[in-house]
Amino acid sequence: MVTSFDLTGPVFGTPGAASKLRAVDLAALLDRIAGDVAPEVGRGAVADYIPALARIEPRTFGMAVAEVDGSLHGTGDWRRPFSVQSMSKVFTLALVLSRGDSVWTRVGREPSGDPFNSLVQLEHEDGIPRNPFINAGALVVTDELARHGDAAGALLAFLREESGRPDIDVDPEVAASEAGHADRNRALSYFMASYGNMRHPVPSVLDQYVRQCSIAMSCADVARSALFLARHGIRNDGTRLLDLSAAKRINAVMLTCGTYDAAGEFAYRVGLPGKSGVGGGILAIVPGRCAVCVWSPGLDARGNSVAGVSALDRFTTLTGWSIF
Ligand SMILES: NC(=O)CC[C@H](N)C(=O)O
Repeated sequence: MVTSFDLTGPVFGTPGAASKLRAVDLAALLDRIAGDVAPEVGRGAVADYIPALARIEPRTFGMAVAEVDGSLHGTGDWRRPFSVQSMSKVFTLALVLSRGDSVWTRVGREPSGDPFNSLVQLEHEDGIPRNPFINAGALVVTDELARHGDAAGALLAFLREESGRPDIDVDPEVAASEAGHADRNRALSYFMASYGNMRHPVPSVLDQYVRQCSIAMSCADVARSALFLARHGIRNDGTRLLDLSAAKRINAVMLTCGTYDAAGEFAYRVGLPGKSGVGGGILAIVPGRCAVCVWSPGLDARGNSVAGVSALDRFTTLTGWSIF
């Protein structure tokens, strides 16, 4: 049983001590975090530029931790599916990099400091997006993945295998809603096409991108599916998806770019590689130890879950499990 919650500082002491945590400790810790952040659940605003997302009940909270040995813990609505949105960008980047690193000629690796759907830098930088986690960069990644077939289909197949849930799918209502309100992403895509940075026709890339964002998964599913990043590239079946460097680099880009123009604040508060989505989910990786997914739909002005960031802040504070 956990008896040390009242200690000042990291509950479980040093990271070395933390690795001896028993399953019951982690489950109790997550329950405690849910209690701690309860006043913040429902704060912020749900995304409304995709109408189907605006209908989500904002007062929900779930959090799951998948450990590298496969054990899974959660609290709240951790088994309830929600729209993964931009968390999908981590997985499409991983799938592209598993086939080689040519995508880096088409997209950069610097934080943008601008909103996730901003157009302004693209003209100054000749149609090369700053990084793969803003919309422009993710559209390029989807276009690159589409060289090998339907990108959203490849992503779904991967997520089903990693999560062990063959029923994971695109939410058709969210996909239709997003497809009907995709003018910004359409503009980004055509603008990049004008610089020769789109290989496939824009409507086809947009369709695949929208379906990838509209996949519905629970916190448990997302955390399990992302374990390869905590395992330095090794999938749940023991095979290798990425080499050590590629896994390290995805984590690095998550840290510097995964929460858009709030990446500095996220590193300051949480201290982990993270990737948010406007569905209210945030995926965070503790390399060598676990993958964490938290979900609460109320977003701050930058598009990151208010209660989600707080919960991850509490998580790294209480466990000492930060990369810093
Ligand atoms: N930050 C996000 O989650 C944005 C994803 C959303 N599908 C979009 O393209 O705008």
